[in-house]
Amino acid sequence: MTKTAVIPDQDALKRIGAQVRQRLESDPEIYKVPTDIAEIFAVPNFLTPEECRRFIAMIDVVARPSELHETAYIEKFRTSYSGNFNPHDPFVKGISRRIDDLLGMNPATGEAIQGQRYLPGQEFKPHNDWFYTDQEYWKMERKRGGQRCWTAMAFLNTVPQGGHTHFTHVGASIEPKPGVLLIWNNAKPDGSPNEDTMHAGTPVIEGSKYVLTKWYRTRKHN
Ligand SMILES: O=C(O)CCC(=O)C(=O)O
Ligand SMILES: [Fe+2]
Repeated sequence: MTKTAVIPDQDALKRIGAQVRQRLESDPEIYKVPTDIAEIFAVPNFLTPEECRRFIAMIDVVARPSELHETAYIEKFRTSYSGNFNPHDPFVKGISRRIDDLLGMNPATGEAIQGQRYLPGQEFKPHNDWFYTDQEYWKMERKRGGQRCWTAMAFLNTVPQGGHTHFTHVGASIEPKPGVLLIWNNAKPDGSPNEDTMHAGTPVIEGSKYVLTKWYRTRKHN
């Protein structure tokens, strides 16, 4: 049997990709990683030092061993601790809204902000943030907002050694700098999944690493 070439949510990924790209590219404060194979942006000083400190304290409360969909082979794949913040907390709501506004995304499409902590030796091996639509979990995610389009991830602290965000295909290894927000499009301009967004949280060698991540869906997330 031949496989159909239908890519779930392709039109929406293409449309949202273009909208957000245009918005970020027109902002002189936003830096674009110079590569033709993926759309990766960095926003310096997106969070204040005080906001970073507040999130770090909150992560220490909510962090539990991280979970992934592909539970069968995740052993040692994502060894960080992570957790979701209370989405009704006014502070969390305010920051969440600021990320929505920066990207121009409909707040209803955003997942809850997730906090993550890596201690020495902990890492997140190379992966893509989009869902593999041939997997069992997709049946559920398809109804919960569909494919992930953009990712926004903020560094909350300085890591003395290790803990970079390494885009393995692009060849960019980004060193954590507190308050910097990284944003990338998980799809290509044509709305198909972009394999070249493959990235890893490299092992922390010294110190600890705190980040927060917000993923956006193509449709209302629930
Ligand atoms: O910690 C990092 O640098 C990467 C985190 C990440 O890829 C994710 O949370 O999806
Ligand atoms: Fe990721």
